Amino acid sequence: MTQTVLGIIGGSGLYEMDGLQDPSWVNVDSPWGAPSDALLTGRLDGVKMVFLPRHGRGHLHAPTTVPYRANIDALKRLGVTDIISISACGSFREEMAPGDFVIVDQFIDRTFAREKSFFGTGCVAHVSLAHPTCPRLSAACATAAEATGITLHRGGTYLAMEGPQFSSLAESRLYRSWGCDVIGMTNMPEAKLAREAEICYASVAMITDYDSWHPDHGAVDITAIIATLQGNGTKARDLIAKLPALLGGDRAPCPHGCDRALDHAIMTAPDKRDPALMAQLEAITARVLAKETR
Ligand SMILES: CSC[C@H]1O[C@H](OP(=O)(O)O)[C@H](O)[C@@H]1O
Ligand SMILES: Nc1ncnc2[nH]cnc12
Repeated sequence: MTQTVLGIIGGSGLYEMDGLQDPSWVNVDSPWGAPSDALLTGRLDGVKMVFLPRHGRGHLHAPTTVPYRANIDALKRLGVTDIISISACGSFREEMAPGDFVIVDQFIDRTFAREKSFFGTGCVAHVSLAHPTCPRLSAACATAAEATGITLHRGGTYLAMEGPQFSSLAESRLYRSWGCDVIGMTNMPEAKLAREAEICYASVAMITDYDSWHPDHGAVDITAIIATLQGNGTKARDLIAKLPALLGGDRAPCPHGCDRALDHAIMTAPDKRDPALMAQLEAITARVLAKETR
């Protein structure tokens, strides 16, 4: 049995986390560059927690320039087993209203200007992303949200756009016609990288607006988004506070295999692997490479 280390990636409007025991901001060196910020470590109800503000304190990083690989690698280096991503998003559904939360379970990745994998020339790997979020962790988030009185939608498809501009009306209508439920700018490649890093990932999306398709709401308005975000931030903190009791400190292996995603995924023959890339991959591949040499 391993110990749960819960990682929280705080999105727009969530830059700090109160209530941790023994809180400490730590700088983590990653071979993938500097993470978005220092990481806040501590304990909540006996469970180890690590918090990282996705855009950095003060909202420094744009969706395109968030250092996604460094962030996931830094969380891995701190022993994080489970990541809860908290994000603001727009809605494509009348019944998914601003103020509601969605436990996202699928993604359509329309981002195009980001590094999306730890792997590449010199060490090629292919992980499954059919189910990009962890059902066990997502269920815990749903239970926590419902216990907090949040209006919750279990399951939803998140369209990840490049941004930073919001969608045109034509794009918004197109994504609706594709069956998407919500839209944001950051969950990809974050979810892909968490899977490569063998960390369970759940996405809690907080609806701030109706994107631009809605005839009664018109263009996305950042002022209205920020107002909704302020209320959502309090709800998100209440949800997070319930998670340690639901997850517990002792962690059974993921029944869905998120923590073993690299088993059989690496294609490159050991003697063809690039030593420099393998050194960079040290934290990500430690578990699976230890098995390879046994
Ligand atoms: C503040 S509106 C646009 C901004 O908010 C979302 O950020 P995050 O996903 O980190 O909560 C969205 O993806 C955009 O980056
Ligand atoms: N409508 C929207 N589109 C993209 N990202 C968002 N984040 C919050 N609302 C959004």
